Amino acid sequence: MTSLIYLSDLAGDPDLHQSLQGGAISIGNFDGVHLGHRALLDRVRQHAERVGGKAIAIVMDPHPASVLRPHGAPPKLTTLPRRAELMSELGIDHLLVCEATREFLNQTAEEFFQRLIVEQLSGKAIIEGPNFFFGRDRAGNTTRLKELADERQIDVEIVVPSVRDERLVSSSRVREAIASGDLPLANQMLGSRYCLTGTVTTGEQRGRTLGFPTANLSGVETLIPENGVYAALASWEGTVDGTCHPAAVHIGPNPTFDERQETKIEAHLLDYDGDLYGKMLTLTLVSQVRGVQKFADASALKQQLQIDLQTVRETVSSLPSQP
Ligand SMILES: Cc1cc2nc3c(=O)[nH]c(=O)nc-3n(C[C@H](O)[C@H](O)[C@H](O)COP(=O)(O)O)c2cc1C
Ligand SMILES: Nc1ncnc2c1ncn2[C@@H]1O[C@H](COP(=O)(O)OP(=O)(O)O)[C@@H](O)[C@H]1O
Repeated sequence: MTSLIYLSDLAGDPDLHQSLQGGAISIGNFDGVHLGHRALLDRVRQHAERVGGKAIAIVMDPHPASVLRPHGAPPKLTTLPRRAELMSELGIDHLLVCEATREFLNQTAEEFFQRLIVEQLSGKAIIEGPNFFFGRDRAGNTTRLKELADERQIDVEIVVPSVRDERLVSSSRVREAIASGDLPLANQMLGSRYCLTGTVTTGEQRGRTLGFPTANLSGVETLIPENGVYAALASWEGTVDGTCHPAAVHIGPNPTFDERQETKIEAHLLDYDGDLYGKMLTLTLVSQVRGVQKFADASALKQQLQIDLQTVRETVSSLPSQP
């Protein structure tokens, strides 16, 4: 398991602080933990084995852009715990979070390198992509990184970025794909399936009267795909053996009932009957089934829902383990 650690907590835990010394490090945002991040983190793990230290990914939180510019940060693809979960599969030992205060972000490239990499972590190897910048005004680049590291006998590897359709894989490309409802493309660039997690709250209690109860998700912290109906897998804490239920997910308003304003995220779980209120539900999105429509009445909507459920069942039954 990748442990999620705050830099500020290391002072109170000398043993943990000690165990982080002399590792292989990568600094980034790692939002989504996409294919490019995966290739880079794989090298971090290999360098950690070579130098006999921990594999450490470092992120800044909140996103520096949101500290430096109001509304500057893009919507997140992954929460920090989800990033740590995805990094576990890649053999990363620690996800270290630096609080992105103005003071922290105001450090020069040299101060940042000296304090964090040298003094706090005694890093032995640093692994980055070619578009890595660090320090105030993003003044430090990979050339400067190599100079600073050379002076202290720290190894540096610059990893070749991952490409898809002759373009770099990036968190912003994944965001574009999700925002336009293209989950298969997003999932391929992620190397895992995109998830929405939230708490099940009460809705209009109309679903059960239609014969299709829907768990309504609130408190979702990550990017919400464009309005539509999606095939998904639903799971929650306490799901037996991590079993997932196929689910038909509706994202958007309910125009059939003249609710045109509110964007809801609701899921009807196939082959399930139980109480989900208050649970943290995760919807792993597979593909879009159709757009949101206004139906003439509840019975026309119900007819369409039968068709949607069949589509979801077929989509989910033939799903490979990787996207
Ligand atoms: C798979 C699925 C597809 C749906 N598609 C539509 C739709 O196209 N148009 C619409 O007005 N409502 C749609 N709904 C939403 C229903 O209107 C909604 O589930 C119902 O109003 C229950 O709301 P409640 O959970 O607040 O009780 C869909 C729901 C599901 C589960
Ligand atoms: N197959 C199912 N899929 C989704 N929710 C279900 C299912 N079976 C039972 N439920 C329960 O029913 C609730 C949804 O019923 P619904 O009438 O749509 O009420 P609400 O409007 O409060 O969401 C869910 O929150 C969950 O507790």
